[in-house]
Amino acid sequence: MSPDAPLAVGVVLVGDDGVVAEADAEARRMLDLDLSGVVFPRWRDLGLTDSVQHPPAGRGMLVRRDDPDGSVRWYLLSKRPLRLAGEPLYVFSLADVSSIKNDLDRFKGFFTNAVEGIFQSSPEGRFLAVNPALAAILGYDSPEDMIGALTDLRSELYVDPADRDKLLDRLSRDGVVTGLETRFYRKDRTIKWISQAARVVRDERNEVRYIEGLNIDITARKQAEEAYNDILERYRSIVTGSIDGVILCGAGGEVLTANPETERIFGLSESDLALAGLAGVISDADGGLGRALATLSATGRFRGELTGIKAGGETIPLEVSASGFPHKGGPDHSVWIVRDVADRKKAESVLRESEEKFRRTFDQSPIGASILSLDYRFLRVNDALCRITGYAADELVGMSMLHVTHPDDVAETVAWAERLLAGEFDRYEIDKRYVRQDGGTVWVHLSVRLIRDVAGRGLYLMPMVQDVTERVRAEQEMRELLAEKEGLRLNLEAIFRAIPDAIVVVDTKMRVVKTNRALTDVCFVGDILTGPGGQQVVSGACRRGCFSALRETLATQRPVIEYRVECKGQNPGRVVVINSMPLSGESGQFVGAVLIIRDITRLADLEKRLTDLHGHRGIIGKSKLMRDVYTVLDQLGEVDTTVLITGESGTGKELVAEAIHYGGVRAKKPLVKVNCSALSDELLGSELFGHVRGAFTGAIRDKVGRFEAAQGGTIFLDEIGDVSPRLQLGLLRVLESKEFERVGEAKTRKADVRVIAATNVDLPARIRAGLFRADLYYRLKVVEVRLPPLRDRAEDIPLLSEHFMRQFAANFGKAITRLSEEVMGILMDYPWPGNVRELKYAMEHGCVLCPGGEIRAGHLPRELSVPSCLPPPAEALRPSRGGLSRETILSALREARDNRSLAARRLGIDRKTLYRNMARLGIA
Ligand SMILES: Nc1ncnc2c1ncn2[C@@H]1O[C@H](COP(=O)(O)OP(=O)(O)OP(=O)(O)O)[C@@H](O)[C@H]1O
Repeated sequence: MSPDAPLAVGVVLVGDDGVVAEADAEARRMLDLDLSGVVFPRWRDLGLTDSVQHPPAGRGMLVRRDDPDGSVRWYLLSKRPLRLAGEPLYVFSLADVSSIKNDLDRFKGFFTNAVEGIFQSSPEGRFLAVNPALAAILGYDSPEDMIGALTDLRSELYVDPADRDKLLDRLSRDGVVTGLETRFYRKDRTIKWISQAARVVRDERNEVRYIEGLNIDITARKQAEEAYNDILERYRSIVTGSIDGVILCGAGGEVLTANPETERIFGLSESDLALAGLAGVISDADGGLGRALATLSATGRFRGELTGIKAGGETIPLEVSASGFPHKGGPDHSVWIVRDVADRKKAESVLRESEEKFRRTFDQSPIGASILSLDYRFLRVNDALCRITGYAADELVGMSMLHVTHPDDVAETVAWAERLLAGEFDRYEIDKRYVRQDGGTVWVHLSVRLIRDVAGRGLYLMPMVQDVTERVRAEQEMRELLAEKEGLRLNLEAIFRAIPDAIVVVDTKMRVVKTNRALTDVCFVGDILTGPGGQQVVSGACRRGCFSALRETLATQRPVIEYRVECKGQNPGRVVVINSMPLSGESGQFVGAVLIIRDITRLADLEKRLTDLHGHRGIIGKSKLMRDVYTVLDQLGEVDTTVLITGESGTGKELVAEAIHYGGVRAKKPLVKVNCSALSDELLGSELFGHVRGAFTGAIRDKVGRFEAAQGGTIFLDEIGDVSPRLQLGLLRVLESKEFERVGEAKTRKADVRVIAATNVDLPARIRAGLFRADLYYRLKVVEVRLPPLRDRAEDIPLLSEHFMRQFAANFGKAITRLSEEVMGILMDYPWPGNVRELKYAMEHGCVLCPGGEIRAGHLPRELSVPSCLPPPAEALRPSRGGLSRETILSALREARDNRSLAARRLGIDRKTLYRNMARLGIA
């Protein structure tokens, strides 16, 4: 039946008792109803499905009837009550809708089972029906669930509401829409891409009945497209930004396009490259390009190293990867990826070299080297390690490093290694012990490094091992030695502290290194050196002689032994003996000196007393002649009388004058010395008595004379024999009346002065010659002290010479200890024309030349040991009142080779007298 054919409708009248009362022909046909019999069939027995008794009034319902032949028929049944002649009846109308129902079922099958989403909506967009596929696409459990949630094509369904408006607009304009791609929200708000087709369905009156639509889920396609586009985009950026050159070639191998990196590699622009073609940039000289093309066409890909040709003709190594791909159904195109590996090749060769170097260094290193796995197994070892451990390389490889570690050192070794592996540090160094293959123990210095990969992960350990057994043994011995040394040092310290001698240790710069407690007792310098902020340089602390021994030791690096010094610093009178010894460092080098100062003041006092037995108040000599002199001197101490001291030059007259003064009552008053031969007569007068301004030419101010200066004390008039008669008178007056006047002044002054006069001339002879006043002579010579020449008292020579030797040795800071026997013999044999003064000069000379120790003959003045050098008899040369002649002085100077001291000695006069005479005679 065509869908437009009118439906067959039958009518059945059924009584209230359910028995069919009448049926039209159509109904009879439909229901195979036979009403020809006596009994009419009941309605419910007509084979229709249930509920037919009481179908809802006014509404049709679909009922089925299974025909005896097995076919099924569908009827639209409606029931209408009717009263006929008061009898209630029911009119059942039956429309045979079997064909429609079958069509509908078919549609429903399609609707239900279609994989595309289908919907039907009112013209306004209200959903009338949706199929399960659409519900599933949009994530709903069932069509009902979907319609319940989305009653119409609401904008919430469309991700872009404009799409819905577009759909409805087009539908109302065109009645149909196809291929509208839009996005729908699913129930869970995820998005689906949908391709929508819809049409407006109209009735026969051209009224819009509904809209039906087909929704196809194109999400997968869209995603694929997006992915494709994404890939395409990425491909583009990769190719453009690739660090490799990418060349796209057509089927004929012609260059279609190339990326910027290609330009950098070959130095050709894209267009030049297109002109040059592959053959222009990849060399075929070795057949490389040909092989690549053949492989590409045979297998679709090629990968290998080829030689590139740069724009300038320079060749470069290339790593090439090419693959073909079909192009629009035509012959294959190919893409060539080229990489300039020149740098890499270079780096590889450098790496190879450095690996080789490393291997050589590793194998030949004198240090035990190995590579350990992270669980401490030897992976590789060198010969040196084999030597240290006594194992062969193949024995060590695979063995745990802990196996060769001494059991006592395993825990420490593991602790260090674990900290290294934990990244606390990159290297550690320890000393530990290995147990050798033969069971012996070796000490090694171990330096372990962790080698990491580029990502910083530990790869392996690299220990370097040095056999330090000898060093460790030496250190142990050293420690023992140091302990022993410390013990000795403590002992020495104790001795150092306890020793009563002062000790000062200095370095080579004279800086104090150490002092002991006794230094403070012996020497005031101790307070400075040992006190807070003590001076560090001895020379700065005390410039006295006692440190000269230290200076000498520092200068000569030789000891100064038993050098005797009288303290002239803070402790005058203290006598010390000094020993200074050089100090050596560990390797024998000179590092300074130690000074030992022994206080021998008491001993020196005893010595002095002993010396005094051999002398008197600083006058040395124990001879009978001298002892007689001392007797007189002792007596003079008691009386304050004038004294005349006579004796040859150099016999000690001045010394005796001093002894008289200091031994007398005037000792605390001045002792004024005047050499009467040194000045002219006029000057001597003013010198002795003073003058007033203008008294004579040159007297520009008043002057106090020596008599006044010696007030209360003593005046010593040396060389009294040279005084002029006029002054002799003045002197006589002073001696007699104790009065005098200044030159040029009338005022008489009192002189409370003791007069001691001395002369080396024969005064009685001068009196006889009328040159000296006899009254003055007798006035002077109240007491005469006659000093004997040294030649007359040879027994005093050893005493005197040793006395002077000690004196000069101390002055010069030399450790001169004695006179040789030969020297002593010479001294005893010599006639000493210059008397004690000459002996004193001789000893000074000897101490100057002697470096220390013993004074030898060679240190003495030449004339003492060479008889021809002896001066002429002193008497002959002794100057007269008028002084020495010019000739005498010149010849003495000539013989003494201009040495004035020597010339003076030869002349038997002192240096001052010689100078005075030279000045008088104009000898320069
Ligand atoms: N007996 C002695 N003991 C120690 N020193 C002495 C002795 N005699 C002389 N001398 C020393 O010899 C040197 C010369 O002595 P001094 O000047 O007293 O002699 P002098 O007789 O006065 O000489 P001159 O007549 O030439 O002036 C002085 O340095 C002095 O100290």
